[in-house]
This record gives sequence, C-alpha cells and structure tokens, in this order.
Amino acid sequence: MESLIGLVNRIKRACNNAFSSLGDALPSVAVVGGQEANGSALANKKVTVVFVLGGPGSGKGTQCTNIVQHFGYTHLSAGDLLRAEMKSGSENGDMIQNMIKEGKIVPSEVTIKLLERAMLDNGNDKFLIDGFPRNEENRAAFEAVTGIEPQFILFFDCSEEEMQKRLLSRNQGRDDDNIETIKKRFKVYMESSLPVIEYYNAKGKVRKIDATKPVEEVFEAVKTCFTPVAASS
Ligand SMILES: Nc1ncnc2c1ncn2[C@@H]1O[C@H](COP(=O)(O)OP(=O)(O)O)[C@@H](O)[C@H]1O
Ligand SMILES: Nc1ccn([C@@H]2O[C@H](COP(=O)(O)OP(=O)(O)O)[C@@H](O)[C@H]2O)c(=O)n1
Ligand SMILES: [Mg+2]
Repeated sequence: MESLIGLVNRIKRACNNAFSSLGDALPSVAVVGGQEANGSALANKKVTVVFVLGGPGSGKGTQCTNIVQHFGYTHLSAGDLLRAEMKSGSENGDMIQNMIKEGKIVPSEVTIKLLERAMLDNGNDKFLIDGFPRNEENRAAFEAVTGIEPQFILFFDCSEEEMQKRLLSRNQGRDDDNIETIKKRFKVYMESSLPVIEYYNAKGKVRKIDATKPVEEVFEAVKTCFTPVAASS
C-alpha cells in the first residue's frame, strides 16, 4: 500500500504540474527518523519552551538552575551546548571557538541542531532555552525549522556596569570573560539581541525582571512568572 508520505508527495507533484505557471514548486515532505516532519524531528514532539534572555552576566544561568528545581523544566544553555560541541572535536570546533572569543553569534544552523538534539534526547517536554535566540537570524530560523512558538520570554534586565562586574568575577575559566571580549559581547547584545526582545515585547510575550538585585530577590520575581503556568498545567 502507498505510504502517506508517498501519497502527499504525489499530490504535490500533481499540483506542481498543474500550477507550474504559478511559481515555486511546493516543498516535499521530509522524513526524519522514519516519521513525517516539516524539516524537524521535533515536529513529532510537543514541547513547551521558555526563552531566557538578557545580557552577558545578567544571571540567566543562575536563575535557570533555580527554575529547574522549582518548576520541573530542563535547562538548555545555548552557550553551554556550543562549548561542549567545541570540546567534542566537532568539525565546527574551531569556528565556534573563534566566534565565542570574538563575542560573535554562531550561525543558527549549528546552534539549532544542538538545541533540537538536546530536546529530542531528553524525556522532558518543558525546556528553558537560555541565551537563544540572540539575533534575528537565530529567532527566524528556529521558528521556521522547529515551528515552536515560545510560551513566554523571561528577560533579565541588568545594567552594563553590574554585568561587567559579575563577568569579571565569574571564575569559570571562560575564554570570553575578559574585558576585551566582554566589550564586544555588550555591543552585540545591544545591536543584535535587544531587537529580538523588542520583537517579542511587541507580541506581549516578555516578562521583564529587574536582575540587578540579589539572586534571592530576582528569584522571587521569577517565581511570579511561573506560578500561574505551573498551577494551570
Ligand atoms: N543577582 C545576582 N547578583 C549578584 N551576582 C549574581 C547574580 N546572579 C548571578 N550572579 C553571578 O554573576 C555571574 C554571572 O551569572 P550567570 O548566571 O552565569 O549569568 P549569565 O548566564 O546571564 O551570563 C556568576 O558568577 C553568578 O554567580
Ligand atoms: N545563541 C547563541 C548563544 C551563545 N553563542 C556564543 O556563546 C557565547 C557565550 O554565550 P553564553 O550564553 O554562554 O554567555 P552568557 O550570556 O551566559 O555570559 C556568546 O557570546 C556567543 O559567542 C552564540 O553564538 N549563539
Ligand atoms: Mg550563561
């Protein structure tokens, strides 16, 4: 018997033949992991995603650890995934290392693959995606590839002075926590990442938190963003 995918593709071919004068051919259905998907294996896994955004050193990672403990999400840090990929000896290792050292944003293709794999490999269906999307290319590509619309955006708003102080005393041996790279990261944040936050703000999806306060106070504010969601699910 003809498979569903075969049938869909046959119908599309027929439509393309019939309407070829109308322009681009319709895309074929991709088969991922033996299942039908729209270019992403995630199309078959229903997931809830919260994007955790804010400048370098604003406290994203710290608060994600707290959220995981209280609200059952799985924390995926785009930066951590890229650093692990770099250390794994991947063919993209040198490129990732250079981008991080320069404070630049790694092409979406690489980061999205890592995020997709992490979500598929994890049994949980609720994810905090920390430090992504960091520019318009990240945002548009993630939406196009995965079809995932974030539940909301947690935005840690912090002064540059405070973020710089925190980064310089983070002590995690990171190549990019030096004053030269920090300045570059702040510039990329202002020019490329803030517009993404503004994009979601216009859609009413941003929960803004004053992140200059001490960790415990920030978490009190964070809790108010999650409690209604947790109670209703
Ligand atoms: N509210 C806070 N007040 C003071 N220091 C903080 C606060 N939140 C995080 N830190 C510290 O600042 C540094 C950066 O925090 P981190 O969570 O790694 O930020 P991000 O992931 O946004 O870069 C870490 O050393 C962390 O312990
Ligand atoms: N979506 C992302 C996230 C991080 N990165 C790279 O990884 C670096 C560190 O990101 P991070 O999220 O770990 O940094 P913090 O904001 O936590 O300090 C960034 O400066 C980028 O070079 C990226 O290219 N694309
Ligand atoms: Mg971080």
